[in-house]
Amino acid sequence: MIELANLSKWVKAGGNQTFLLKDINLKIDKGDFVSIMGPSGSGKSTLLNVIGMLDDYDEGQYLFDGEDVGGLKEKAKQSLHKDHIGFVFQAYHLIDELTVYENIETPLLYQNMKSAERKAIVADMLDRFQMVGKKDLFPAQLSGGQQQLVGIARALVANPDIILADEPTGNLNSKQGEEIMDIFTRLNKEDGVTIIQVTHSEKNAAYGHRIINLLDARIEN
Ligand SMILES: Nc1ncnc2c1ncn2[C@@H]1O[C@H](COP(=O)(O)OP(=O)(O)OP(=O)(O)O)[C@@H](O)[C@H]1O
Repeated sequence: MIELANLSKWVKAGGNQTFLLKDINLKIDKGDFVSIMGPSGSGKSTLLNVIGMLDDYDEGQYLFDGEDVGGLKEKAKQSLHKDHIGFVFQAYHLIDELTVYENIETPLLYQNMKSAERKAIVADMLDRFQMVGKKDLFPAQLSGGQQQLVGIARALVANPDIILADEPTGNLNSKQGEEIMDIFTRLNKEDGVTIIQVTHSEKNAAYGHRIINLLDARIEN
């Protein structure tokens, strides 16, 4: 499903070339659950953003379902992203001015969908995450754990087959963190959703099937 071959990304400043990713070779199959670990600055978020097609790369190849991502126009990339990928961020990235309901609904507004269908899907998400009673609240009125549940509900609402999560439990206490990891485990086992998470926590990394260690822009293992 995801295949990176000799992929590199760099920045140039004052004649110096700094690698953000160097010679990355990585295969991730449908239904996999992968944890990306490594010290701060080792390139974890960059790798996740490249996989999520939010960032470009400079060399090598990225095949997504056999399609060469490097050869795609921006619009085609956006549409691949929209159809397949749900992103979960450490800082939630919810829209402050929108209610819980509206935040979850946002990705569906970019799809050709009738309003009644949209309502049914959002209602189902609210139900699934036990947030029905909170649907008219704004993000600032929720705890961090609840905000992250909204972030996950928003990532799932368009029915992606891949979840990319950048330190999804980074701002949460350990009980809230476990809840998020349990949700990922269920999504992976029961719905076959592919999960790729960046984490600093050994405990959370162990929820995955395998761990990829980054060090200085390279994969170590
Ligand atoms: N656009 C950019 N221009 C220059 N340097 C960048 C750019 N983006 C990232 N970097 C640098 O690349 C390195 C890798 O960044 P990245 O955010 O991927 O690390 P990380 O492993 O996710 O770190 P953390 O655990 O602290 O989030 C860092 O040293 C960062 O400063």
